[in-house]
Amino acid sequence: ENGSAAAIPIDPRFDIAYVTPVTIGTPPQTLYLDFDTGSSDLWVFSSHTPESQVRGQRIYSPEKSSTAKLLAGHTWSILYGDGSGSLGNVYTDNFTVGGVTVTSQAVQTAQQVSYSFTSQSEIHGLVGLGFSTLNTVFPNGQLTFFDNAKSTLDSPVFTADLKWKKEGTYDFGFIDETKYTGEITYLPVQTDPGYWTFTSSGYAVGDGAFHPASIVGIADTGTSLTYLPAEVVTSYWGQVDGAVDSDYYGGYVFPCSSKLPSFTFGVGPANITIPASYINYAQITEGSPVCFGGLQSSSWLGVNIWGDVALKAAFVVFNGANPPTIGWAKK
Ligand SMILES: Cc1c(C=O)c(-c2nnc3c4c(C[n+]5cc6c(C)n(C)c(C)c6c(Cl)n5)n(C)c(C)c4cnn23)c(C)n1C
Repeated sequence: ENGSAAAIPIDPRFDIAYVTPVTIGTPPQTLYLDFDTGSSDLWVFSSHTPESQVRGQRIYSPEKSSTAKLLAGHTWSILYGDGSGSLGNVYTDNFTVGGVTVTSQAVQTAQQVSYSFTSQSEIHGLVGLGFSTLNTVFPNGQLTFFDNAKSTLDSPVFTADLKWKKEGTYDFGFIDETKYTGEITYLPVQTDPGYWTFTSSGYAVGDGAFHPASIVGIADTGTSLTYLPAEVVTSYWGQVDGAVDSDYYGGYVFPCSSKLPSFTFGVGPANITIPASYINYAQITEGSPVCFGGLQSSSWLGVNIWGDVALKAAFVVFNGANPPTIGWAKK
């Protein structure tokens, strides 16, 4: 059974994150979750989350679901790249997104969430779409929704069609030809340690020359920006008057009035161009003449991350066949 679900920006002003409606349990409880190819835990705000840590989020109450079963003796604890985190217990229950149902999905209920989750009322939890090897449940790791659903899908794939300041879609089990132009270029995926890791073939700034390079990075729908090697981002921001890599603001900032070039990255023999508008990420604060860049340096991260700023410029196929591959197309 294939499916399709909306990827809704949580903030109309700039693309912080995207949430997707799901239902859990019997009778179905609807929550809006952040689908994240950069992690592999499915966790939700729940009736186990202290009230002091819940601020407007919808919660999953397993005690109100006739199909919920406690996974006794199992716990989880996860830390994300921005320092946020959560931990708790585990139930199995019916989980449906876009018409695709998994009847015994591990649903990780939060007993603790960090303040950045408490402060973001539109995100009621995450659905990890990375490889199940990254799942943090102890003592037995659990399978992701995609790994559980795969065998019921026409094809073991899901696609991401994220959009700039607009609602996009995640499709499960099929590739919608109307969502892209030209051909899809498939690249090999390195599944160790569990991210959708691929190698980009280089980059160009604006209409400048293409620089062949091997940039190993992860495709991460859960990360807002895009983090690339220092020589790449220095070459990009060097083309922008007044752009500086600011310790104070924690990254490249530039005068909001500056004209930005586009950024092109290679995918095999093809390429994807990120429009300049996507890289003008946001004003530092409402009304500020200082803007924060959507392309930042990965030098202190140890990994290159193709986050939403890059992903929303493409139609991306996450192919869970054996071996897995990742497909990129213009749109
Ligand atoms: C190595 C890494 C990341 C790896 O992933 C990363 C990052 N980038 N966006 C997100 C994340 C998001 C998306 N996200 C980004 C947000 C930003 C930029 N702002 C201002 C707010 C309020 C955000 C919210 Cl609520 N949510 N979420 C929901 C989670 C759990 C994230 C974890 N990390 N993360 C950063 C900032 N860094 C350095």
